[in-house]
Amino acid sequence: MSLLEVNHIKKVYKTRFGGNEVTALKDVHFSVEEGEFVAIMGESGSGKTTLLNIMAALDVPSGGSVLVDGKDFSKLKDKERTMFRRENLGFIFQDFNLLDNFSLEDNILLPLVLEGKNYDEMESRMIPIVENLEIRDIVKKYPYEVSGGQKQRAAIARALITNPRILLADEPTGALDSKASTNLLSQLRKINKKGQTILMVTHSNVAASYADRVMFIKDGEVFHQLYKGAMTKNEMLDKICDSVTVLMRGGDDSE
Ligand SMILES: Nc1ncnc2c1ncn2[C@@H]1O[C@H](COP(=O)(O)OP(=O)(O)OP(=O)(O)O)[C@@H](O)[C@H]1O
Repeated sequence: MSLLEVNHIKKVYKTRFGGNEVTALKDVHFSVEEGEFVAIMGESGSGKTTLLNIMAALDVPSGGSVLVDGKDFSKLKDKERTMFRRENLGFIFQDFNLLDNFSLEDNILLPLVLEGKNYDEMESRMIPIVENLEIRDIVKKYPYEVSGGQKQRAAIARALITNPRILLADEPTGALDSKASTNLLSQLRKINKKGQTILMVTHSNVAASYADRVMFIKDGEVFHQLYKGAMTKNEMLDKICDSVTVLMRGGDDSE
């Protein structure tokens, strides 16, 4: 059984007052194994965020199902879905989503505070994570006192503190310069090598080249998948660039 199974997901947005319908996802079908690092790419409006929101249990599909460890959470009631999300999923967003009036440490520990854990347990869970992400020395600082890359690493630490089965990242390098992006992607790769399953939506070919598999979404469906296999990162990057070119030509690679 796969860790994540996305079964024939469809999403139709209905506008208010019965206006036009928008089919954001037509029939998206794929699975992810434990320990994989998957990048999701596609043009603006192709449905990436919609898909991520459905996998994150933040939105419900119009059809199909999402299974984590064989459990269909799209059928759960709101409260159970919130619990399921808290126990199984970690999130990283483009704009970090850290609370400005909290130190990095308080931001990182927040999910455990909400669970009512005691301080010693929270501290012992946090230390290896912040050491791994190389931010241990700055956890007492506030978000406005650190760089964008450091903020994003604190956001990763907060996502990992609950030990999620799957880490979902929406454009995690979108607000970073190229040096901070490279640093962050190396950190994600390192976490993945230790066994963390990661799904990352990105517009960046370079960011996607860090993944084991790149999935291209077009017209609400999985249009193409690339597997890294034995390829180097640069070889993978070349393949991604070729695929993006085909995608932008409308899927016709006959020339
Ligand atoms: N709440 C909504 N109501 C109606 N239509 C929506 C809503 N959210 C998204 N859409 C439409 O669904 C389609 C997919 O949007 P989505 O945001 O998932 O695309 P995306 O691939 O993430 O785009 P981007 O790369 O620009 O973030 C688009 O046509 C969008 O206009």
